[in-house]
Amino acid sequence: MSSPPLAPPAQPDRPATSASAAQSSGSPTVIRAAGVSKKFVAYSKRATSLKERFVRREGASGEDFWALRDIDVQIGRGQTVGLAGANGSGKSTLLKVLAGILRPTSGEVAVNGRIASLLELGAGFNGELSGRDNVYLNASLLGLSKREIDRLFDSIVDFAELRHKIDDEVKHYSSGQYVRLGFAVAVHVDPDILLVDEVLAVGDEAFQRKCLDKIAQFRSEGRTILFVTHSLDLIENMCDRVLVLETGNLIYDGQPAVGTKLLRQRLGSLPVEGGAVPYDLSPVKPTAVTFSRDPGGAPQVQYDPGEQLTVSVELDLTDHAPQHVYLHVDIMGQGEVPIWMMETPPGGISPGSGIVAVDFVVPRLPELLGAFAVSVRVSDAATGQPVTVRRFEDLFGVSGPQVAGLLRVDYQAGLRR
Ligand SMILES: Nc1ncnc2c1ncn2[C@@H]1O[C@H](COP(=O)(O)OP(=O)(O)OP(=O)(O)O)[C@@H](O)[C@H]1O
Repeated sequence: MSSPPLAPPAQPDRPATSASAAQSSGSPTVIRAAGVSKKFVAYSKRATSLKERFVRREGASGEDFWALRDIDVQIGRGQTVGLAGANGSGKSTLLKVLAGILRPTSGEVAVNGRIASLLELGAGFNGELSGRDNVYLNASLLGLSKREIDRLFDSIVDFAELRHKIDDEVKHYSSGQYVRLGFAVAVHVDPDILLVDEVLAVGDEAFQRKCLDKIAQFRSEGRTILFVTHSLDLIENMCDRVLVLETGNLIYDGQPAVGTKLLRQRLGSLPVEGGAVPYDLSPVKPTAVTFSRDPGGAPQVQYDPGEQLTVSVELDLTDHAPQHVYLHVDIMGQGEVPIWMMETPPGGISPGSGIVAVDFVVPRLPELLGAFAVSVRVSDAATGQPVTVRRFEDLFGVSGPQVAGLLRVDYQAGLRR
């Protein structure tokens, strides 16, 4: 791993964008990932024979698969950070890249401090060796001398509650016993930074409690902790910050309560209107509406019937925005009654990234009376999936010739007896 000088840490608090990152928490950065991507080669079908495996290695017939895409993250000293996301979203891969176990395909990782990691079941253990030998092997890989390990050995074994098994070969351990020993070593090597994968879920409840207490102790000692978990409650209770991954993209970096809410919505366990995400968390944020006579013209809020009106919807598109979006605009009257609607053409628009405005031009306003607001819906034009909705408070007015009612309708009055 390269170690360029570390910049001030980030403590972002908003959906991640490639420019995300840099709100300073004041504490020095201990981990920095800049533009980190990781590509694997994915085979649609498992190799079923030795020959097939051999041919694959020669012929590179797999497809490239990006497990991480352009991740920018800075972790400040003393932060407890949760990594969350659906299965396969890239959490473990990110942890391994940060630990220096996997090399990123592109981008850079810099770490400042001693890292201890408990990454996946048995990682770093040699099944043919006894628990005792593995403790020595693991701890020395983490930088401890033999004398230091001699001093810590009993405490490690007691923490793991494996004294009766310590001279058995590790291949005969249960998965829970593996994890106990791995965690015991990791927390005894006095790390500045602790990286823990979901492995805690393997231990029994009592051991999980013990691990969580240890993590809490580390946290109070100002050490830096990153852990992967599917328990969103744990993130809300133990973390200062959450990173939410989705198909290799960092889609949120910030407050645990906001990140877990976003993830629950993404996983479908927390419904939002039409399955969309709140606009402030969305990869496409409708940020403003303006009213003017001509596109890009001076803002104007009062109109006469028959005049031209342009409703401009400003969108802030992150790098994670769908390529084609579809915009649906409802003009809302009093009592939230939709008066008319406007849409982008079938197939949507391809607005690129950054801030853009979409103009809806109404050449002749109908004969209306009243004040009107705008509600915007964004969906992914390729899939039809709702992305976000936003009801704006901004109003424009139309003053028709009528004195009451919404609409002027031609009529004749007659008398009959
Ligand atoms: N060595 C590898 N070779 C090919 N693909 C891999 C490799 N390691 C991981 N992947 C793929 O990369 C993607 C991300 O995997 P990763 O283990 O990081 O996800 P995760 O978020 O930790 O998932 P889970 O919650 O299921 O543990 C997955 O689609 C996985 O199949």
